[in-house]
Amino acid sequence: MDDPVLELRGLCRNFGALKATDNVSLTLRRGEIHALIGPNGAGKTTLMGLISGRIAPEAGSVWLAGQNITGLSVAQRARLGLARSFQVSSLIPEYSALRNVMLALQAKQGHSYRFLRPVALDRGLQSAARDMLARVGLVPRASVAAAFLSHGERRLLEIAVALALNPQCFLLDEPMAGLGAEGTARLVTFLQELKQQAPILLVEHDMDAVFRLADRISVLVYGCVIATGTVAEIRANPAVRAAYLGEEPAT
Ligand SMILES: Nc1ncnc2c1ncn2[C@@H]1O[C@H](COP(=O)(O)OP(=O)(O)OP(=O)(O)O)[C@@H](O)[C@H]1O
Repeated sequence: MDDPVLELRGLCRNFGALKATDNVSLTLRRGEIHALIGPNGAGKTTLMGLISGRIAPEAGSVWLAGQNITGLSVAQRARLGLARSFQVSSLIPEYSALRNVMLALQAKQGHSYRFLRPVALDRGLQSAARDMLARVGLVPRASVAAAFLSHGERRLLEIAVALALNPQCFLLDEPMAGLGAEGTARLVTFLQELKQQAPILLVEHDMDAVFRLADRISVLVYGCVIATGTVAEIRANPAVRAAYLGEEPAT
């Protein structure tokens, strides 16, 4: 089997006496969506922070495509292809959808975000950015400022921006939050396609979406992974049912 694209080995992070991440190891393989679920306070956000580089671990390591990235900054990890999406801050609200993607493409080519060539004149960049918008179905909204897009459209634009970085993998933190039923259904379809380009580590509270999307699920409880498996395995796992799905073990 292929080496994992992303691998966590024995990650630990405490906040005072609290073990927010307790010896977590998991892998993200090519072509898969691996969902991370768990009750509130289980440590999902902390784990995503450890992977993206926002939080430093006390022990353990993070590997991207075989490279130990544990000591690298958020920006260095992003340049290596670790795309963390759904941070609204990644968009410039007053710029059009097209220009937001063009900026990301330009940044990927090594230019500063702040000192731009007249991007509007760069036809190669424009057509590449249009391709990214087409992937997420936003071409009709290309000239609309990010601030005036709907919530769901902004989520899609953030994916287009992440795509522009040609990532090795995606970290998606609650992408369905705030999307209605229709928006969620569209995003589910899109993520199924996106995982072929780069695997996705998904934190999501919408269990229906998780059960539809995930190739594998890891369940976090009190900072520990208590189970990893397919949807069917996780649904049938007595420890998961007791600890997370709120069911008493069968007697
Ligand atoms: N900066 C911090 N300082 C102190 N405690 C923290 C900090 N960040 C998180 N925690 C604690 O660590 C534990 C894990 O929190 P985390 O936010 O990672 O959980 P979560 O699974 O993402 O929760 P939710 O589903 O509610 O977002 C919680 O008990 C939380 O209170």
